[in-house]
Amino acid sequence: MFSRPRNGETTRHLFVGNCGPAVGLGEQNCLSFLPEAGHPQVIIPNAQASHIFVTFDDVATAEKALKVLKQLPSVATFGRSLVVHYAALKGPDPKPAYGAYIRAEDCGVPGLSLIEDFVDPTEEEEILREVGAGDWELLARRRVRHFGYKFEYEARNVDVSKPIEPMPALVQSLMQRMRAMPGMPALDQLTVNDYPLGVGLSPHIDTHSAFQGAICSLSLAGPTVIEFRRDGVHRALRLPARSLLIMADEARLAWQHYIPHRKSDIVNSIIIPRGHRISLTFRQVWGQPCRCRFPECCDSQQGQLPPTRRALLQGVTFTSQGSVGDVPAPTSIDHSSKPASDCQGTFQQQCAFVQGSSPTQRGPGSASSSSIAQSSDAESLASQQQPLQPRDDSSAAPVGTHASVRQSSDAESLASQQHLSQPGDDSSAAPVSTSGSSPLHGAHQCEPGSPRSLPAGAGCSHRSHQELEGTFVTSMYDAIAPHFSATRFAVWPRVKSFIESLPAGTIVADVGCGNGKYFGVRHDIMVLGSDCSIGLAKVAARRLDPPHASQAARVSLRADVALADGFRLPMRDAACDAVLCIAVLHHISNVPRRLAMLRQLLRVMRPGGRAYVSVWATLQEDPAKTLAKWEPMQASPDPTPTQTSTESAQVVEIPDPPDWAKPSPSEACSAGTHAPQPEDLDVTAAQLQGVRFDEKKQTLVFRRYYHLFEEAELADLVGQVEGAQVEDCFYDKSNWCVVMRKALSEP
Ligand SMILES: O=C(O)CCC(=O)C(=O)O
Ligand SMILES: [Fe+2]
Repeated sequence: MFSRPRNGETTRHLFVGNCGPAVGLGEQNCLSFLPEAGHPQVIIPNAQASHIFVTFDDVATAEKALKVLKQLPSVATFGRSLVVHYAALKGPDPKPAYGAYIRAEDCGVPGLSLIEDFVDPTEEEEILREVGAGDWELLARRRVRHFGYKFEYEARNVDVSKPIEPMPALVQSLMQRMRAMPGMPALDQLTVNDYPLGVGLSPHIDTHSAFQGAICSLSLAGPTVIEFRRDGVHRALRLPARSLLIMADEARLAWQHYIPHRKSDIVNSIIIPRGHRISLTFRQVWGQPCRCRFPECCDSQQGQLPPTRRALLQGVTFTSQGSVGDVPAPTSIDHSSKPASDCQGTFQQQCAFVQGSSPTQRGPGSASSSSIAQSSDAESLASQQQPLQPRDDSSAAPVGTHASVRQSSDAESLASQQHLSQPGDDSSAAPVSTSGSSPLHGAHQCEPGSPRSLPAGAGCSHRSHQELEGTFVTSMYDAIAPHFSATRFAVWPRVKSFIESLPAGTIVADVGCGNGKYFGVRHDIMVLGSDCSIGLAKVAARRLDPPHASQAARVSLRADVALADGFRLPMRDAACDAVLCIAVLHHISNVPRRLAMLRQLLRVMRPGGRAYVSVWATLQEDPAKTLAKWEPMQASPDPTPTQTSTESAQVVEIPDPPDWAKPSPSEACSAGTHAPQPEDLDVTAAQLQGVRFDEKKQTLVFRRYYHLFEEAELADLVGQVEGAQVEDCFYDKSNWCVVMRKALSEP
């Protein structure tokens, strides 16, 4: 985890020798002689170690601490002199986000309990043998088996009318012991999760309508740390092998649980290596609307639920024969059949992006640090990205609308034709698919952007701005929609306040609605969502009709979704009272097109109506956090004065490679698997243009196009739109926001 730095480099980590549990200096002793500045975190390699590592917030405090520690011995070190030098981190930062608790009662998550040694080592071995033999379903990084009822990952639900293979005998007797516990439901469903070393689980709440009552999880083979989060509060709990975790009541219904992807955990400052872990999760299937007291987390009551990253990925599971311990490597990849690695070259050569950031390149906030490592687990990726909510823009086509998941194949092919084969032509009208009475209906006027071919020698293969946006925005969102959606569920307070300020009965156009997370903020207004990414439009449409939603919840959510871009909104002039356009405009690649989109927002709004428009700012609240994710674009099509050094691509890593990451041919043959091909998904070769596979991290890396806005740039832009007034302009969490009002008298 740490090594000696080369060339006398100074770091924020210190090696402290002649210290540690072996010499009677445990964590608490160490904290008594370590200086407080810089929040030192003690890391003990193992329980017998005679050295420790201490991590400080920054190099400066580590340097001061080094001087202090070198002056010891003192009483606190029992008279020992310490050997102190800088340490360099190898691989990902081991610092756990949250120190893990040992006892569930200490966690502060109501309804959580942990029973250690629920089974003994002999039972453990027998259970592993029993559940190990048979067919496994391979997910992106782990494999699963189900008994009693099958859990469908795409729907996040079970089909209660279709019982499957019953529980194995030994498991049944185990279940008797669980059922005898007070308040335990009649457990009848088992999911066995087989996690290879380093693999975790994305944050989720088990679907309320799918399962009722407490959920039990038995950890076998290896330990792990499970984390819980709710409303910004995080808690972590160590799960030793053979322990039974019980999530009941609030812990089960209102806290998300997840297991960070990593190879070791730090518990009481000691590094605990993980191993291969197999968990048995026991639940009682339900299949009815849930009426719990946590409607915001409840699929039956229209909670703002984050969809899982697997939701909507199509045709991606495959089965293999095998036994526990014999896990194929689902993250390996056969490059011969994938264009991803070629794409990287194409991308770099033709688009002249600079690979990686250097301190002299300008990124958000022009900060000089480029030292933040890319996140490699779903949790930290999600939390880093939550305040930044890109939506979408660009090409258009209709999607079925009105409270159901309608996947029009015409619409899909039209969409792909439009954004892939009409470079420079922004003005073609998009047909409208509506649900009769919806205002997503009727005449609409198309506002072309500024179609034009790129000047020769622009250094980019994209023939138009539309094509660039199609490739590096729309297609990107299509490809990553489920993952993206799973990381975008926080409702921004300022946007919420704007929505709350609207009178009841307001019709709001949510242009670039993404996963539709603002649909449920109010139940007395109508939201007409639209997005040009079919992947995101589908996720949003699914929100309108979740499985097992109660009738009341269905009726109370007044929203609709269309597949449409912001240049050709399928509404009549002045059909809406208000507009949301959150994190969309920064994906538009030149000024005329940004103006065209603003005019379109104004067109669909009634005089006096207000639009909330937000874009990413060059000025980032925490530049160090985001800089590493940006790659300045040196040549962009048709540069305009405002584009100087603010054109960027954001690197978006998908920590769980989507399931086209396939076993190598030998593994595929021996396991008898069907390896999914890129064509199994809605991903075209063009979509893969902005994607590369990072060998080292074993992740797919996507790039999205952004134009980052300078202060006042958005307000100036709005000021150029006839009939628009800037009512408010403010900075909010790394975004510039404008409330744009449509003048009462049309110019
Ligand atoms: O592995 C575990 O302990 C948790 C599994 C889980 O949360 C699930 O399958 O829903
Ligand atoms: Fe779960």
